[in-house]
Order: sequence, then structure tokens, then C-alpha cells
Amino acid sequence: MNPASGLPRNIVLIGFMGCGKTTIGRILARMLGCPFVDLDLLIEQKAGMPISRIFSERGEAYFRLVEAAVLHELAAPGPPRIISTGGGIITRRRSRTLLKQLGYVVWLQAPVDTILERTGRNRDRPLLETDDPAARIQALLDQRMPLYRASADLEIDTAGLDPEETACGILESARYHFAH
Ligand SMILES: Nc1ncnc2c1ncn2[C@@H]1O[C@H](COP(=O)(O)OP(=O)(O)OP(=O)(O)O)[C@@H](O)[C@H]1O
Ligand SMILES: O=C(O)C1=C[C@@H](O)[C@@H](O)[C@H](O)C1
Ligand SMILES: [Mg+2]
Repeated sequence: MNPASGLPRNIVLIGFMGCGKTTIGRILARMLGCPFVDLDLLIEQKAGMPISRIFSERGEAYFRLVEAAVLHELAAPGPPRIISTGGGIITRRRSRTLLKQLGYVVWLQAPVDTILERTGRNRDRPLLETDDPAARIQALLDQRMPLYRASADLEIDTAGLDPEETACGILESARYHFAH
């Protein structure tokens, strides 16, 4: 699994907002010399507006429909790549099934205070636009933890690691997984 031979299958990153799916996905793709796709970006392209506007003008249910449709499109044949998802991709049963079919699924984790700190750096996450984002994060994590767990081939705690270290750990595990 080197840049010359390419990935045998996709690596799919899942996890809560701010756990590093986009950041680490980009690093992995650069390390492997393979394509990178970010589902949130594809959703924005398909809807023709930023995520914050999709939520405010069309609502979360519409966002989830577009999210599921975009994930479905990624199942079409194509070169293996790194796929970073949005934090809520696991909330739909059909999408959870599809994730598993898409490739090696890596769940990036971080504790609430780390998520709060990382997501506080910008304001493009409508679900955290509340007076008490820590409570919202905890409530969403309580709902979602079992869904992330059920979808993942590998779990990684990113707290205390820099993104490059996390990417190296993922590569090592993926190499082992793909070789066996
Ligand atoms: N392992 C890490 N260590 C330190 N900072 C990180 C790490 N991973 C991500 N960050 C920082 O946290 C912020 C959020 O990361 P990122 O956008 O990659 O998260 P995400 O999981 O894609 O979130 P979302 O679900 O909202 O798209 C960025 O500023 C990024 O630099
Ligand atoms: O956790 C979520 O539900 C979300 C995470 C982001 O990646 C975006 O997909 C959007 O802000 C919703
Ligand atoms: Mg992201």
C-alpha cells in the first residue's frame, strides 16, 4: 500500500465534529498520493450553498437527505480514496450499511473539552450554535456513540496526538487490515 500501488480499498473517516476527519483525511491522502473527498464539501456543491445556509434555509432533514445521496454516489466504481464524512453520517441506518461497504472505516474520537476547543475555532457547525455547546456535544455524543461504534473497523482517540501521528497510526492499521 504505497503511493505507487495505491490503496486496495477506500479508507473512510467517521466521528464527531472536530475530531479531525477533514484534517487527517487530507494528510492521509497526501501521504498515500491518492484522491481525497470530503462529504461536507460535496454536499455544499450539490446543494449550491454552505452547510450553515442549508440548515437555516432548508432544515436538517433536507441536509440529511443530501448527505445520504452523496454517500450513495461514492459507492459507484472508482479509484480507492480517502473519504472524510460529516459527524452525523451514522444517524441513518442505510448510510451505516453503506459505510461498511465503502471500505475500511476509522472512527476518530476526542473528549468533549477537546471537541469544544477545536470546534470553537470557527462557526460553520450549525448544530453547535447554541448557548451551551458543551451540553449539546455531550447530548449528541450520548446518542451517537453506539452508532459510531457499530460502524467502525478501528477506533482512535485523537486527544494528545497531532494529526500527523494520528494519520500514521491509521496507515499502520489499514496496512495490516488490507494485508489479512
Ligand atoms: N488530532 C488533532 N490534534 C489537534 N488539532 C486537531 C486534530 N484534528 C483536528 N484538529 C483541529 O481541529 C479543528 C477541527 O478539525 P476538522 O475540521 O478536521 O474536524 P472534522 O472532524 O472534519 O469536523 P466536522 O465533522 O465538523 O467536519 C481544526 O482546526 C483542526 O486543525
Ligand atoms: O455532526 C453533525 O451532524 C454535522 C457535522 C458536520 O460535519 C456537518 O456535516 C454538519 O455540520 C452536521
Ligand atoms: Mg470535516
